[in-house]
Amino acid sequence: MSRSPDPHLPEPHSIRRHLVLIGFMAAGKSVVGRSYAARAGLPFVDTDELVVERHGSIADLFTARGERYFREVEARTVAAALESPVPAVISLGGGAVLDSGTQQLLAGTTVVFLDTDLATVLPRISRSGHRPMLAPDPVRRWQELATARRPVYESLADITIDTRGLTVPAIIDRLTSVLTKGED
Ligand SMILES: Nc1ncnc2c1ncn2[C@@H]1O[C@H](COP(=O)(O)OP(=O)(O)OP(=O)(O)O)[C@@H](O)[C@H]1O
Ligand SMILES: O=C(O)C1=C[C@@H](O)[C@@H](O)[C@H](O)C1
Ligand SMILES: [Mg+2]
Repeated sequence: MSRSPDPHLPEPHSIRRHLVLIGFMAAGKSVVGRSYAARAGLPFVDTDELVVERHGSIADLFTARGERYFREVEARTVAAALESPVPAVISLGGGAVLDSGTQQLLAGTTVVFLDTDLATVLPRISRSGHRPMLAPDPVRRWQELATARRPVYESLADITIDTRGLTVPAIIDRLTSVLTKGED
């Protein structure tokens, strides 16, 4: 399928390796990844979306089969995306990087950690019925998961973008600037 870059946005550029977006729930991995890919004229993959296409909603999968099964499905889905030879922008689910196999595969990619904080994501997660990991208290659970996962995100990141206070286009500008200066 041919992909045309958005004509309203600056020049697209190519990537040699997958560009993988990681980070906390509701940090913007999906929305930023999709927009960045459109701007750069690159293929886009959202691994949560692939899981949903193949298995139905993540919330239903958690209810029917439990988190362990979801993580197995997620790890297989992520591995298939990361093993694809065509460089793509790939947005992962928030917990995908906890899998050791996924961590190894990420070594051959450019990993972008979209950093954020509770105040920023609060309006996004307050009514988070579709995120089972945040039940039953989204704010408390987000904080617990963020504290536990921050070191993992930081250790895997080639590029970290502090997204606090930034619009999606501003985040994309920042990422484009880092990548085109060859700082990846
Ligand atoms: N910088 C931003 N400014 C304003 N809204 C944003 C920003 N980033 C994300 N959002 C909004 O926050 C919500 C969550 O974003 P998104 O789904 O991209 O997060 P995610 O990191 O992919 O989360 P998950 O881990 O659940 O997949 C969406 O409604 C999105 O439009
Ligand atoms: O952070 C997590 O553990 C999750 C994040 C979402 O992207 C989904 O992958 C799922 O809801 C689990
Ligand atoms: Mg997402």
